[in-house]
Amino acid sequence: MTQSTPGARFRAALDANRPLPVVGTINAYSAMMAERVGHQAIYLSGGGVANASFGLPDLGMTTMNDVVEDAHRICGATDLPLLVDIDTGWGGAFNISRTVKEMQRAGVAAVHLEDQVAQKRCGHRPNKAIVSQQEMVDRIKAAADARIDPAFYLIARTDAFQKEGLDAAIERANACIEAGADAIFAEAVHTLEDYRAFCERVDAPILANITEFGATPLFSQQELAEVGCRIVLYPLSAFRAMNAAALNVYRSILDNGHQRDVVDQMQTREELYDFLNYHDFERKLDALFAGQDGNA
Ligand SMILES: C[C@](O)(C(=O)O)[C@H](CC(=O)O)C(=O)O
Ligand SMILES: [Mg+2]
Repeated sequence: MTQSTPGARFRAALDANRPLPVVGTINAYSAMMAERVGHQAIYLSGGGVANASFGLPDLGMTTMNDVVEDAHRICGATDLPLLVDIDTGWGGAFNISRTVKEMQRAGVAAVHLEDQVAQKRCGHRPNKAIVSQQEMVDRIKAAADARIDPAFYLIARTDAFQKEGLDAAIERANACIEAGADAIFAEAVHTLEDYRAFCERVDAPILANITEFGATPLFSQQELAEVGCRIVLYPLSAFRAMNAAALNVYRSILDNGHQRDVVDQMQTREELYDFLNYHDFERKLDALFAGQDGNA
């Protein structure tokens, strides 16, 4: 275990990378793989918790406890700083405060809190509704005030671009920074020029959500860095790929009566054990129980 706090590790990763890529890790094992290949920050998607852990759409149907539980499991498996999607914070000021504290107790480094109404939608769907700027500012104040660790990183997400346009979204973003947010998640903007406007007119890091099949083209990190974006999020990329792979396996077993056609698409037992440090555990077991019946 490293000595620094999760929030401090997130800030260090942000300082060291321009931009910082943050990849979605749907569970603890995914987080371990992301860490092993060299990622420096990871993400737990709200949509991902709803879809993967509950088989539900991303429509505000999961609770704080649902997301804290998944976050806690991931934090237990990696030292990487975890950014968590806390949707609308699940209630009023006291609820938001509790959410932010519980996330810190779970080992989370950073959260993003959004300005949609409680019955929220995915940010890339039509007909989103947002709360007033004042209500969003109050949400951010409650979250900022709930920092246990002063380095805990608070990102304000605004979904205002879709309905109110660029200027209103930027005004909101600035109000959120003034209220204590560290950075802005500019949701579902369409062009690099939109990102440039956010970066130039908001004095805080801007996060670009480069989610697939949404409203934002798949800009590269280089393109986003050139207009000033500091964090690039890939919330569900690995999850989508895992789902397609799993579906292929289910179909192949059903169609063929065996799995031989898809074995070459699978991670091997050896690779799995390597990511899990399985053999270290086994050696410890052998050392601890050497000489005892059944374990020696
Ligand atoms: C980032 C997001 O909030 C999430 O829950 O992962 C989603 C991602 C998606 O639906 O592709 C969002 O952008 O609303
Ligand atoms: Mg979400």
